[in-house]
Amino acid sequence: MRFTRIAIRNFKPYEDAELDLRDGVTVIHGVNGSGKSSLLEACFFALYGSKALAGTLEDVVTTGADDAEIALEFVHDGGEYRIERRIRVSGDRATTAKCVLEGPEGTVEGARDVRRHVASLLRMDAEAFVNCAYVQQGEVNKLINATPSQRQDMIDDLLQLGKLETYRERAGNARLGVEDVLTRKRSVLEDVESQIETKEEADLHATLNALESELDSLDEEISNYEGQRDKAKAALDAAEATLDEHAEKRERLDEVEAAIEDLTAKISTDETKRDDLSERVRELDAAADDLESDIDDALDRADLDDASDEAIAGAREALSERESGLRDDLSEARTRAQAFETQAERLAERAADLESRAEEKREAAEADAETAAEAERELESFRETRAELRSSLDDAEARFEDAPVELGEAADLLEKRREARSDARESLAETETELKNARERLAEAERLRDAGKCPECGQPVEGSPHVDAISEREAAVESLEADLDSLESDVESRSAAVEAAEALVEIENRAGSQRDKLDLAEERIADREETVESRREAAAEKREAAAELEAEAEEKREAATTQAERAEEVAETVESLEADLEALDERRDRLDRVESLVDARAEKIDARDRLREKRETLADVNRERREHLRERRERRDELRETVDEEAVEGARQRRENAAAYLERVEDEVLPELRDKRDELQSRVGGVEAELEQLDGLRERREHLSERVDALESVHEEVSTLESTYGDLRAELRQRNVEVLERMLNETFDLVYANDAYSRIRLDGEYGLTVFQKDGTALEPEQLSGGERALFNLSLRCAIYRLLAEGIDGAAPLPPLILDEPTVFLDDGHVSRLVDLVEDMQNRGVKQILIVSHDDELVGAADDLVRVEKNPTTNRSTVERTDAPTVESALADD
Ligand SMILES: Nc1ncnc2c1ncn2[C@@H]1O[C@H](COP(=O)(O)OP(=O)(O)OP(=O)(O)O)[C@@H](O)[C@H]1O
Ligand SMILES: [Zn+2]
Repeated sequence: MRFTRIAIRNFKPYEDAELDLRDGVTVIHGVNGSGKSSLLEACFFALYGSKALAGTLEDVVTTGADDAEIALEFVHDGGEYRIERRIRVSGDRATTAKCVLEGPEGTVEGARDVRRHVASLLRMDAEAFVNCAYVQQGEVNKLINATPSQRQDMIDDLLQLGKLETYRERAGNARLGVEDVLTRKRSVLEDVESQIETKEEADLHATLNALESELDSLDEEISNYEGQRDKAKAALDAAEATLDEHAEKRERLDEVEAAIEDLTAKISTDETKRDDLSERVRELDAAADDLESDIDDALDRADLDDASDEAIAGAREALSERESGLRDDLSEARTRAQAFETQAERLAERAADLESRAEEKREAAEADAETAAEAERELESFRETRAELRSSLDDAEARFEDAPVELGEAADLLEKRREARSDARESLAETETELKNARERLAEAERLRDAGKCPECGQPVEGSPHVDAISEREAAVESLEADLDSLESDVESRSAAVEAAEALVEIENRAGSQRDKLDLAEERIADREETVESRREAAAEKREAAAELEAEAEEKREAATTQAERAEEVAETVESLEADLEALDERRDRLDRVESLVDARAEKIDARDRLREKRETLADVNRERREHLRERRERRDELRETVDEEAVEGARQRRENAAAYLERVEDEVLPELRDKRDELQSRVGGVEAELEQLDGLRERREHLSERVDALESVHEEVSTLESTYGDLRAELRQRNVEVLERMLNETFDLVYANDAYSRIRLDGEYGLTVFQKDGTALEPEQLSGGERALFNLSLRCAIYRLLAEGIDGAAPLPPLILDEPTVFLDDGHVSRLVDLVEDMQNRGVKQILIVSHDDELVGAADDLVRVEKNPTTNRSTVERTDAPTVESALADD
């Protein structure tokens, strides 16, 4: 096993440090207090945790820091391992917050499991590690000062000899256990044997024989008594049988006497009943006779010769035949009556219908006549109007007799005249204009003339050649004035003519309208004349039709009356038929009466016959009873003779005696004997059980002694095993002691160059003695400090070698770690130490870690590690430096 790398944080003086560790000799150097030992402690702590500490867990965490981390990597037995721990401080307590071991077998977690795993890997716990591989600073005297037995334990543990002791102890415990069981079994065996002895001494078979013969005689006695008892029982039974027989006879006698009494009573009761029955028979006979005469009366009334069933049936049949005939007639008559009634109703309805139609016709005729009368009245008035219009027209014609035109031409005339008048008025107006112009010209001419100007052209005239013009103009005015006068009168006459024509036109117009009115009147007259004629004809026709309808209605009414009368007649027939039917019912009732009377009589006779029979039966019963009675009386007499009172008394006596004997034997003697027998039987049972127990005990003794034998052999084996383990350990130890002694002497010779000591002795109990050359023995404590240090080193190296050689291969040893081995050593011995280290290396120790500031040791190192502490921060650092060369070593010199 070799360390390959250590990394720490906040561990003691270190803040953060990492160091790869190689094979060979690594020397860690630095000034005092720089942290060298702490680096080795870190490796040890990584492996074993708090068990590796002299102090407490919080000591490993840098003062003032919260937590510390340590990671150690190592190779072991071909596998790579890594252990990581983290320690956390809270308050003034520190705890392991993380602890993990990772290796080829997997991961182990938790401080305790990791520690156990490491211990089993290295086959050494923390203490063994310190004793073997890790020589701590100042531990010089530890092994030397230890007592031989402490030393023995220490070395036995390292060599695993402790296990043999454990096995020996276990075998010892097993032996003690077997001894316990063996003791217990032996005592049980003894107990069983003493029990068997006691039982055998008691002579159980003799006791059993005595008890059995006693039991036999007792059985005999009991069966004797039982025989006697059976005889007494038989005697008792016989006496009781006699008494029972007697009692039975008595009982039977009582029964017979009771039966006799009962029979006598019954006979007399039934005789009384028979008398009653005779009386009732007589009564029924009389009633039947009465009914006979009633039947005769009923026959007379029903007109029957006899009351036989055939006669009555015949009469009933005749009645039925008659009835069915009557019912046929009746039904036919009812149908007919119904038919007549229906016809009469229909005819009456028809007559009423015709009458109402005639009435309608008459009313229509009246209406026509009225219309005709109205038209006639209008005709009269229209004729008057016509006459008036004719005379007016005559007047108008008369007015035209003196007129220039005929009637009808007045309008043309008026037209012509109005034209003529308008022509005249035009001429008048022209003339008036001409006159006006003529007068103006005249006036002009006169003004010019007065002004001396030409009246023709307006030229001033001297001497007026044209004076003539004025007179001309005056003549024109005069002629025009004359024309105007004539024209004015012409217009006047023409206006009068127009007025006359206008009057004529008016007459003519009036005559025209009157002629129209006359035409209308003529038309109306013709229309009314036509109406009068046609309405009168229509009225006459309708009256005729009404008369015809009335006649027909009269006929229908007569027919209805006839049918009603017929219906009446048929109804009478119906009534008489119904009366006949009723009469038939009455006759049937009479027949019924006959029948019911006949039935009643038959019933009476039946009842009488039944009573007679009953009476006869009673007589028979009584005859039988009398017979029984006679028999019973005979039996009674017989029984009375057989009852023997003396014999009964004897039997009673015998019964009492037997009962008394039985009571004594059954209630006292036999129970006593039986109890005694039970007791004897249980005693026999007890003895038998004891004999059985004896058999059981013998069997048990056999088992027990077998078991004891087996246990004894086990005990022997275990004892052998125990002593074997003890012997083995002693033997192995002896061998180890011899080897160890040899190695110790070799090493000590190597490191201590002093001729004073011849050899060191290690005895079987690990006692150490140093022998001087002169043969005097010294205790190791008596050596000097340096000698002790060398002795200690020698012993450690010897143990390490012993282990390495003893168990090499199975569990490669951890590195050899030496912390300040040079203290107490002078220079010469430091050289010897270097030789020892070399020797160890040569013997196959792969990795050696040494803390030292000795230059010689530094010079022998394969690897050199320097530890420094920063004086201001007080934190340590670690640094690998190359191994010093020969040159540098020379330079130092
Ligand atoms: N928990 C801690 N926190 C801080 N510093 C610590 C702690 N524990 C120890 N130290 C310091 O570490 C140093 C001890 O280191 P160590 O014993 O490894 O030194 P060394 O190099 O072996 O010295 P020497 O040569 O004297 O044996 C001391 O200075 C001590 O004050
Ligand atoms: Zn003129």
